[in-house]
Amino acid sequence: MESHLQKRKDSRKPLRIKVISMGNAEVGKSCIIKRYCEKRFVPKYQATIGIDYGVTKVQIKDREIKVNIFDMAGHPFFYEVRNEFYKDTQGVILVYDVGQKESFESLDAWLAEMKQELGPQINIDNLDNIVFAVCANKIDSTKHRCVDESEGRLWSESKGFLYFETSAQSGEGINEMFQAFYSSIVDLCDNGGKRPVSAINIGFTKEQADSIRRIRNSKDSWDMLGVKPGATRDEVNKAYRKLAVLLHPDKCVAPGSEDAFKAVVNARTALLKNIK
Ligand SMILES: Nc1nc2c(ncn2[C@@H]2O[C@H](COP(=O)(O)OP(=O)(O)OP(=O)(O)O)[C@@H](O)[C@H]2O)c(=O)[nH]1
Repeated sequence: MESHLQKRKDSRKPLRIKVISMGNAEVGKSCIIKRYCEKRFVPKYQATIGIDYGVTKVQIKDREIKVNIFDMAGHPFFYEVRNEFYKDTQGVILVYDVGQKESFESLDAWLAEMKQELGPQINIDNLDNIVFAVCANKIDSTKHRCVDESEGRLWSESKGFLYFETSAQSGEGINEMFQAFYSSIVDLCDNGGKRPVSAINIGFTKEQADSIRRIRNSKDSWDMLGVKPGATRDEVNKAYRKLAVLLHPDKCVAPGSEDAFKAVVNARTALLKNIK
């Protein structure tokens, strides 16, 4: 009874959290925050100089949350300013522009920068004391899109990060992202500062994720099956069977597995046509 009352009392105590934004310059970090906090979009680009800071209050799961948001400049020039702000962070909004491949490919470098600044405070392999929400932003610019959903989702989910398709311009995905992000941070705080195991459990293996990425980036059918050019029918069939079992849509829930499976089937058919 007492612990129940204590729990109810705790749930009414405001929670203070610190979140930061991360990602290349011009991907839309400031606009995502403005869209959520001020319900408006600013089309003109004004580079963040160093850090922008704001405080906001939100209500999540009957709990008042005081959020300190540090919007970090993406330009490399501001590295010295940024590096002060990584510590004691519970949540990261990690943003890339779906029309700019380089901003997606830079996500690993952003994690590396954070890791370097935090040192032993963070375990970069599972990052289980911080909630990450990846925003695949500018989905309104469909003509320029070059990073598709499954690619972004695979990268994010294989790290146990939340993934959202967003547009700060139209507002699509923004509220959903912040709701899920804050809610996961509350869960993390209630779980003693570690992400609950259920949130880390990703439902597919590293081998499946790596194979999908390799298939997506392969230069030809040999490469796709992971065999040397000139391999025999047996070698092709053996490699095919291994990948088919690994990526079969009935067994594999990793983002992009269906396309990867189809690509492997087509690669095998194309190779066997030309092997005696
Ligand atoms: N079409 C479109 N443009 C966007 C979107 N989000 C931001 N932009 C535009 O992209 C440009 C950069 O947006 P910012 O939010 O300032 O980018 P940032 O990531 O904070 O940039 P830095 O402060 O330099 O790190 C601006 O011109 C925005 O209007 C979006 O969802 N769709």
